[in-house]
Amino acid sequence: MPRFLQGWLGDVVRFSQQRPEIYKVRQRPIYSLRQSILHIKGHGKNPIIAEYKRKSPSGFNMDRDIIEYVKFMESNGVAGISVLTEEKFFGGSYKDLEAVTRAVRIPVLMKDFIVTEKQVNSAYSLGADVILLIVRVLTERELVSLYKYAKSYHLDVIVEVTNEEEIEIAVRNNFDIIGVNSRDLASLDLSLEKTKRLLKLIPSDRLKIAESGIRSRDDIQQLKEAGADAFLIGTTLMQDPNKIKELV
Ligand SMILES: O=C(O)c1ccccc1NCC(=O)[C@H](O)[C@H](O)COP(=O)(O)O
Repeated sequence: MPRFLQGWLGDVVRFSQQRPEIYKVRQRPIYSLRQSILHIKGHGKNPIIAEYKRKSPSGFNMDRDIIEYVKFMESNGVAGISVLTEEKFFGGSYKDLEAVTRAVRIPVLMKDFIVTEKQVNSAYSLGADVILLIVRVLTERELVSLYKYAKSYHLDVIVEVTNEEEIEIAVRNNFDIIGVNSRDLASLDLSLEKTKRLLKLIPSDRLKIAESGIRSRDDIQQLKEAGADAFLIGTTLMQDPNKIKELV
């Protein structure tokens, strides 16, 4: 059983536990997010993961052609694409994920609240290359088990943290890609300052991704100075896709 959670987080976990599994033969190779980030970084560019999201609990709501958006991001040199697949609160779907994995040849993250192996099976079958595991919603035992399960498919795993205690869990279990989310999942408060402080606590042998609330090249520069290797950006790019040209 995942951690006991109240409010919308409790609902999202219960809903995720009931998500039906997708049985399909995977149609594409696995594209490594780790390699993509290191390659782009090595060329002096900013590794950006461009997110497609339709709506969110903090009031975001946008209808944009998904294929046009992800192909545009791919042609502008992003390190990967993130697709929200959670249905109830984010209006996402497995259909969106499959459409994206068929359209691009760069790493694709299935961004969801993963609490079961069935969801990992679906991610793999639908062509995702990366999954997200959120420390806030899983017990340490579940986290380790799902991490190993995803790795058995050779998927990359971003382990998401929002505070010092969660960083300790991620570090002591040797998780290799750690995402620091600037948005508190319960209060929905955003703080890049907190993320800068937390990034500095993560050892430099881990790949560090700064997530949420990134609006400008200056934000990226500050997060980079705090140790971030890559940047997950949704709202800013959904509102103005052309902005990617000044952010990469
Ligand atoms: O986007 C939200 O409002 C949100 C609320 C609660 C939990 C998660 C949420 N979003 C998922 C994400 O992690 C972000 O979509 C992603 O990091 C991009 O953030 P942003 O650039 O601020 O859209």
